[in-house]
Amino acid sequence: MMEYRTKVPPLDCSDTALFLDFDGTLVDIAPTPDAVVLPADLGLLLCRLEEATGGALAIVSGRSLNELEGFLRGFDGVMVGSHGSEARGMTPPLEALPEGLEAAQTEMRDYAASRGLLYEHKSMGAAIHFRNRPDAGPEVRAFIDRLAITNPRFEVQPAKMAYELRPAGFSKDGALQLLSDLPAFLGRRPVYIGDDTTDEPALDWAETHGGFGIKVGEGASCASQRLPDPAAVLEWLRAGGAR
Ligand SMILES: O=P(O)(O)OC[C@H]1O[C@H](O[C@H]2O[C@H](CO)[C@@H](O)[C@H](O)[C@H]2O)[C@H](O)[C@@H](O)[C@@H]1O
Repeated sequence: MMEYRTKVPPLDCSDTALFLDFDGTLVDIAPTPDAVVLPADLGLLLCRLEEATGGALAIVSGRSLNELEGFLRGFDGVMVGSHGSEARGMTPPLEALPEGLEAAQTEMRDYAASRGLLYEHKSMGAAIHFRNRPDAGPEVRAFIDRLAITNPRFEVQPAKMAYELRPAGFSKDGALQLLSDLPAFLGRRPVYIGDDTTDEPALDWAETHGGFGIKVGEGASCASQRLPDPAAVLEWLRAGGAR
C-alpha cells in the first residue's frame, strides 16, 4: 500500500484543476447507494480545496446531481452529475430530459422488482444493482443492452456490481473538456481521481491534457498514479489543502 502513496506527486493547489469522482474515491463503496458513509470533514475539506485552487475544483460523478447536493451540503462549488449530463456551476450539458426516459425507467424498475434486484432511480437514467445477487450480472447486462438498442437516446454504463442507462453522448471526459474552458479552470494542470470503468476516459483526459490521473484501488487503468482507497485519497487531499 505505501508504495502507491509515495509515487503520487504532492497536490499543488496553485496550478491544479482538481476533478474528483465520488463513489469509491471520496467515500468507500457500500452495500447499497444510500448506505455510503461520509467522512466527517469532507464538506470542510472540499471548501478548503476550492479556495486553495481558486475555484478550480469539481465533483464529477455518475450520481444524480440532486443526490450529490444532498450528500455534500456545505460545499457550494462545481458539481457534474449523471455521468456528465447535468451540472451545477456551469451550463448544464443536457438541458432537457431525454425522450423515452420515463418508459425506460419503468421497464428497469419492473425488471429489477421481478428479480429481487435493487433499482436506483436517477434524474437522467436509472441503474440496476446486483450486489445482492452477483450471479445476475450477465442477465442484467443483456436486459440493459436490449433496452439501449430500442432507446438510442441512451447508452449502457457499467458500474461496480451494477449496470446503468445514461443519456447517449455524455461522459465524464466530455465534462472535463467543458469545465476546462471555465475561467477558474483555464490553463491549470488537470488532476482527475477515480476508481471505476466510468472514470477511465476522464483519467485518460487528464493524462493527455498536461496533468495526470489517479486510479483508486485495484484493476487495470490508464492512470499513471494510484492510491489504494478513499482513505488514502483523503489523506493526499488534506495534505495538499493544508500546504
Ligand atoms: O461516478 P461515481 O461517483 O463513482 O458513481 C458511480 C455510481 O456509484 C454508485 O454505485 C456504486 O456505489 C454504491 C455505493 O457504494 C454501490 O452500492 C454500488 O454497487 C456501486 O455501483 C451509484 O449508486 C450510481 O448511481 C453511480 O453511477
